[in-house]
Amino acid sequence: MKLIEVKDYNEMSQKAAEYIIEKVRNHPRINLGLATGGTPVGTYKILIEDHQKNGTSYQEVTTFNLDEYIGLSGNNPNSYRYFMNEKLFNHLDINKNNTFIPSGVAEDIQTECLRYEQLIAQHGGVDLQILGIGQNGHIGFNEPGTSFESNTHVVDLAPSTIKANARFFDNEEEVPTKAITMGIATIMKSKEILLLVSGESKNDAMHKLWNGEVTESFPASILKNHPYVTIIADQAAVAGLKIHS
Ligand SMILES: O=P(O)(O)OC[C@H]1O[C@](O)(CO)[C@@H](O)[C@@H]1O
Repeated sequence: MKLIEVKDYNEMSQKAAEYIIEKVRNHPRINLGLATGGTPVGTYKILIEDHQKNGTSYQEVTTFNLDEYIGLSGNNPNSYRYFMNEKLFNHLDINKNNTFIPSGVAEDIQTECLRYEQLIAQHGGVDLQILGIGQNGHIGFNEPGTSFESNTHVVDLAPSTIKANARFFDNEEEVPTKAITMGIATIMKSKEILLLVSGESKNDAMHKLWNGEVTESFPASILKNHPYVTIIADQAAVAGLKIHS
């Protein structure tokens, strides 16, 4: 894993956006894996600004999102489909038919999991996956204890994740308790991974990721086994970390 340390959230967003823009410019037909949550929002903003100012085009880009809440349709402002449309897709020249997110309201959720997994494979896999990390080490919605062999699947959200994500809802009771997520094996099949980490609340997770063992009780630890991971993390997230040990 390569670690790029930056000052703060803004610098992380800037660096991450530059990284993605370069890839998109060099590979206009790239398959991007995208994440939701608070972490990538600043990055998405800069991608939009760059598209408007410099004309970076997403016409041929395909995207696959990591996850979606079960029970929320794309019209629901708390769904990840809505989030992605608002925060990114509506402001780019991307063809929305090429933006894929698991459906949280599919009649048969197990079939939807299979379909999503196959869809990614049929497109040749994800070239660059953007990831955030949960305070408990989750990636996508893969909570501690998830098998490293898992493909796209249904998860029960950990109470701590529900609490952390309640800030996006009117109250905690409204946060769905289940989600559909790319599995750990799905994520690991990405050719390249860009992990974004910002803030003191992620400091503990960053320490466990950097210094801890590879274990299913800390899902992000599997990234150590991936050949091509870049982490962009800010000072608050890496404080106390011995980077050059
Ligand atoms: O970026 P945040 O809001 O801290 O969330 C971290 C991670 O948690 C999730 O939002 C899932 O809870 C992921 O999509 C995200 O990468």
